[in-house]
Amino acid sequence: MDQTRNRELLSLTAILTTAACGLGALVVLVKKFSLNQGENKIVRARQRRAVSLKAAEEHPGTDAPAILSLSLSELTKCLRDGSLSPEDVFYSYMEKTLDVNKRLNCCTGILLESFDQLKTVGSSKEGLLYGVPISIKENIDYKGYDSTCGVVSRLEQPAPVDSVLVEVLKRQGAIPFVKTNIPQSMLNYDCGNPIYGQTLHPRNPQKTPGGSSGGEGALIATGGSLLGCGTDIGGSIRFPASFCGICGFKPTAGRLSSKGISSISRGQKSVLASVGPLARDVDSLALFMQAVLCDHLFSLDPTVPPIPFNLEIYQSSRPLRIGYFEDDSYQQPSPSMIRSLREVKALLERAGHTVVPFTLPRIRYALMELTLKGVLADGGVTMLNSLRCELDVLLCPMLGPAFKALYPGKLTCATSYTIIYNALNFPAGAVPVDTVTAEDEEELKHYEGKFKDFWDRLFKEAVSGAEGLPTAVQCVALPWQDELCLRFMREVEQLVKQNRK
Ligand SMILES: CCCCCC/C=C\CCCCCCCC(=O)NCCO
Repeated sequence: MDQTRNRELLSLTAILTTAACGLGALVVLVKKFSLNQGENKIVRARQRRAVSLKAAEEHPGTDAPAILSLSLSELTKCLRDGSLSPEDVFYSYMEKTLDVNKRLNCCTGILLESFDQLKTVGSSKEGLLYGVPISIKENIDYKGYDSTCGVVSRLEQPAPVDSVLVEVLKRQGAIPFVKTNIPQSMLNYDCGNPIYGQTLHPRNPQKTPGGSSGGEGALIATGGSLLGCGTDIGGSIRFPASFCGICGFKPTAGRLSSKGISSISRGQKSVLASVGPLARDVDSLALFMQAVLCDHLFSLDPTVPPIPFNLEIYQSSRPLRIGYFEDDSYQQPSPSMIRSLREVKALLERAGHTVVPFTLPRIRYALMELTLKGVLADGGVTMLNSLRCELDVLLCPMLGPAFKALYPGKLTCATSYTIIYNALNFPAGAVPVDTVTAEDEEELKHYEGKFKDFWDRLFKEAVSGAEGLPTAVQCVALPWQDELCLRFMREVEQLVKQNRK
């Protein structure tokens, strides 16, 4: 009896072992299969990109250097008066983009339909961006192309239609021609992912161009595009602008349509993402806003408040009352961040503005409890009330200079200077000021940080070795005062330029 039971037990064990082994083998097989599937998808995505880059090489020659040197406002004038054709402009930028991409790996694919749009763009002659080639971040839907957010599982799900923004840009005569690279998931301010690889900083391959709109930063800073479109939930428009030395504007969330713009996380109700422009100068950012804030946008997306761009506010030269702080009491700024800020403060005072010291109220609580946990429990009322102190705008430090590649993913704490304005939903933009000097680098050697901990040491490492790389400041306004924020940015830009002459 005992023997039988033993035998039964043994055979049951054998059956269970066989089943377990079989199951194990099946799991390994399924895992291998899905891994292979992922790898195959990456191979196919890279092939699609290579094919699009190759196909775009076929085009007539142009007087590229002359065209590429024009600012957006000069270019739109030439396109409107017919002294330049959309073809000349398009091919010049296409050639430059293909060239820059070989060096920096900033593009995820050429939008080949742009060649077809070029043939019919004459019908949008009245558009504010008639004939202007425009680059778009990878997560912005363009019919027929993936918006992966840098994540393999989202490959091979092409957008069924254009995002509202792309549709409006096309109606205004702009020609979206290239999608640009991002970090995996986009919740990072580096610029690499397993599908398309790492984008390099235009001036230093050891550094990141920033992110998540990093492909835009690298492409625009090197002249491959003169206007681009990014997204920002913690600084993703402002970081690449600051790291690459261009301008970037994060509008009030909700001012522009986010229909057809992909994000990796859903249901974010407290810290809101914004879509907005990056460009070489502030006037280009303003033209983008003016172009897209039109009836066509308001009818395609009725959730967007129908408020057209207010040119009067943008062009006003009324003296401003500017709040100013050097340090957010959370992350000690790098020496070049403070130096740039002080320079701009002095220029603004000399230009007749009133600059008053301002302290961000309860910043640690706001960052840790409200921003990190993603819930502005009081709807931001406390913060907003503290900021209602008769100020027009705020002048703040902008994170920089460019971090060493792969450091941003380890330094979420350094987003404090930007993410706070996402949590508050204030419009904010980055404006280039200067470049890092040998003295800044020398001063950095004595940087200890607020907490003198591992993160402070990492920050010091991240920003070191940046002599000659761009520095920037951040300009901020209250919610929905996007035009005022841009006006302030333009003033800073002009004062800095005049000062350099
Ligand atoms: C210092 C306070 C930390 C706040 C908590 C931050 C939680 C997550 C932050 C992720 C890092 C954000 C980097 C920028 C990401 C971005 O703007 N992406 C754009 C997506 O459209």
